[in-house]
Amino acid sequence: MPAPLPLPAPPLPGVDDRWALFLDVDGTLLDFTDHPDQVCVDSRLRELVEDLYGALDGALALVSGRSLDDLDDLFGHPPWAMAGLHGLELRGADGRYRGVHIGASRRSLVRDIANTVAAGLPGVLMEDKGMAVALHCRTSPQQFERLREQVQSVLPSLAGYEMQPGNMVIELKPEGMDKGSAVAALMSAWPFRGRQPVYVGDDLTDEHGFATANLESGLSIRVGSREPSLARYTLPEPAAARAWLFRVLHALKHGALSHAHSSASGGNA
Ligand SMILES: O=P(O)(O)OC[C@H]1O[C@H](O[C@H]2O[C@H](CO)[C@@H](O)[C@H](O)[C@H]2O)[C@H](O)[C@@H](O)[C@@H]1O
Repeated sequence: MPAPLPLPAPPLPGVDDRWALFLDVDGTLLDFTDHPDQVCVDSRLRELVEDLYGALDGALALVSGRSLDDLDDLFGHPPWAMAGLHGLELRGADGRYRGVHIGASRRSLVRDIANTVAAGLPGVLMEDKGMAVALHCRTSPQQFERLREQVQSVLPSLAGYEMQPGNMVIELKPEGMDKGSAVAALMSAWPFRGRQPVYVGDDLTDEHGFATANLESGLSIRVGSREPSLARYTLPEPAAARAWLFRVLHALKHGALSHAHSSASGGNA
């Protein structure tokens, strides 16, 4: 098969553009760490997202595999819209919550099964996210295929759940929602409605977000080099994504002049 054509760097918003920005968290805004609890949102990043939120009149959302509680802790209970657990939890720009509900006994069954899988695979870490669980192998990447097989083999005992592979992780989550559906749901309401979706993400789960952005004549931006991807633009790593977002903010605040300058100077950082 021929190698895929290299993707271009994303543009900046022009004066007449009305973007709605959808941002994945791990691997996009944040660099990966060995353990999910080791990440931290520094004040510069927090301010950047806050300023983008203001410059876009509120049309900004985080779209993550983390839970809303986790995102609230990381970002300090922000006012912007957020999709957690790949869209299973959704908090709109008006602060209203919509989410899937899974009862305590089901959650505990999923947790028990995931713990058993992790116990049989040295180096695999179980992250309990409530109605979903993540089985991480970042410190033991050689376990990934065995982990995938093990999770596949327990799926029949978990009706209504599906397997979601990601970057050094296999998740077990309730079926029926993904990041693309979350973006579509947010786009149907104020302040997103009528704007152009711009989705930035790195992982397999973000492919759903890219598909929705592409369908709605938006921009799909892959962070990293994972292939294949539906994304039409790329940025090499989270640092480049953050640098591009600073330039987006500048363009939103200062309009066409900075856009022309940024296009002419090229690069992402
Ligand atoms: O959709 P995202 O915001 O990208 O969240 C996806 C998963 O991110 C976290 O795991 C990933 O980041 C960890 C910290 O860097 C890393 O240790 C792990 O290997 C990555 O898979 C989070 O822990 C998961 O719950 C999210 O689903």
